[in-house]
Amino acid sequence: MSAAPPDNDVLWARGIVKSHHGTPALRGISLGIREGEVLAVTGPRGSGKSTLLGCLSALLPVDAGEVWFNSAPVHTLGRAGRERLRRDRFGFVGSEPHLVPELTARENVALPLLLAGAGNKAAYTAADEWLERLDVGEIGRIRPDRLVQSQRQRIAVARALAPLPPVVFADDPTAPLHREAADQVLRILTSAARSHQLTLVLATHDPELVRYADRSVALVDGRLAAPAAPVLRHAAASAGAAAAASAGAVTPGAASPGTAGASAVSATRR
Ligand SMILES: Nc1ncnc2c1ncn2[C@@H]1O[C@H](COP(=O)(O)OP(=O)(O)OP(=O)(O)O)[C@@H](O)[C@H]1O
Repeated sequence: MSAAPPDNDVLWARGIVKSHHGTPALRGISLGIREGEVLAVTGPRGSGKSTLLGCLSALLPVDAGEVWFNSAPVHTLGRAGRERLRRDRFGFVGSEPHLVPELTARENVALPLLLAGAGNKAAYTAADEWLERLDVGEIGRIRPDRLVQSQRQRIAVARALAPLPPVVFADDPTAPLHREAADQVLRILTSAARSHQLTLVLATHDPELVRYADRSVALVDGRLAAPAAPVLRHAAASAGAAAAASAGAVTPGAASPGTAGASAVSATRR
């Protein structure tokens, strides 16, 4: 096929089809996401939200259809090209934090910056700033196993935002959080995205969280159920984290950065 994607769409998909071991998960999804947009992808469990984020974020190859990022094809990339794209351009927050257990909170947040070549001082300063913004500044020197779930999830959000990737994918990032913590984390995530012109693709099965997005699309059984509808921005979204600092390129469902990451940090640990 086909026509080139519109210039102002940072991500553009056309006719994506994807199955998992013969089970259809996406049955022809076409979608454009504008630069700096906060898009919510909603739908019941099993409707295909994670699979869609996986295809858009180059974690999963599509079976058919096209995915473009910044007017460059993603669907034609091999595994190495997709990994490079995810590492260099995308941040990810999942419903599980996938932190490196051997590292402290600040080391986990600094890790993607260090791996991308940032100096120690810049990486740890950014890590401390992001933990502060997420209201967990005091846990910087504590390891994940001594923290509660909501603290661990905030570390994961800080890690995703710290390198300021052009696109952040958040797959049910508030699933482990109670309502108040979920609202706070989403306010920070969306206001940080807006203040840094990051594009945020947020999958959620919680219709209440759609209010944090600029627009939402609904999935039902692997298809788009309704045309994208504008939604009101949450009033508090523009308050909160008018943050500054960096981003995280940890991929969905991927193992934590693991021992390579741990040794990268321990080599630079201060
Ligand atoms: N690794 C897998 N192996 C087999 N089937 C899978 C796999 N991952 C997803 N599926 C199936 O694909 C369909 C879409 O799943 P997906 O996880 O994308 O939906 P979802 O909307 O994100 O669900 P949830 O809200 O529960 O995360 C479902 O039928 C699911 O059972």
